[in-house]
Amino acid sequence: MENSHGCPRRVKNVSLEELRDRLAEFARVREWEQYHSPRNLLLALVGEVGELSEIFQWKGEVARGLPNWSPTDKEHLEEELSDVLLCLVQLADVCGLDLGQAALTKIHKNAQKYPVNPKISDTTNFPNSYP
Ligand SMILES: Nc1ccn([C@H]2C[C@H](O)[C@@H](COP(=O)(O)OP(=O)(O)OP(=O)(O)O)O2)c(=O)n1
Repeated sequence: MENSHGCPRRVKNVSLEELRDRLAEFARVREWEQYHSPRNLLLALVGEVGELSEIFQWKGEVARGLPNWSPTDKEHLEEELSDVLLCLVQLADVCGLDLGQAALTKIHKNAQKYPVNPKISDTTNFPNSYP
C-alpha cells in the first residue's frame, strides 16, 4: 500500500543506512554529488534547522505530543524534521563517518558523564538545565 507520494505507507525500523543509501542514489542519478561537499551540506543543514525553528517561532511553550496542532501543522513539522535528518545523514556520509555508530558511542559517553544516581553534593557534571 502506497500513499499519495508513491511511498510505502508505513515502513518499520527505517535504518540510517537505508536513508544514507537512498540519499546517495538520489544525488547520484541527478548528478548532484558535485554540489554535496561537506561545507555545502552543513550550510543546507543549518538552513533546514532554521526552517524547523520557524515552525515553533512565536508560538510560546508547546506541550509534548503537540495536542492542539492540526494534522497539516504536524505534517509540516514532519517534513522539516526530515529535511534536518536527511541533510545530517548526507553530511556524515560525505565525511565518511558512520553516524549510527557514532551516535551510539556518544549516548554511551553521555551515560558515563551523567550517571543515574549522582551524589547529591556533586553537581559539577549536571547540565545547566538539569531539573
Ligand atoms: N541539492 C539538493 C537540494 C535538496 N536536497 C534535498 C535535501 C532536503 O531533504 C530537501 C530540501 O529541499 P528544498 O531545498 O527544496 O527545501 P524544502 O523542501 O524545505 O522546500 P522549501 O524551502 O521550498 O520549503 O531536498 C538535496 O539533497 N540536494
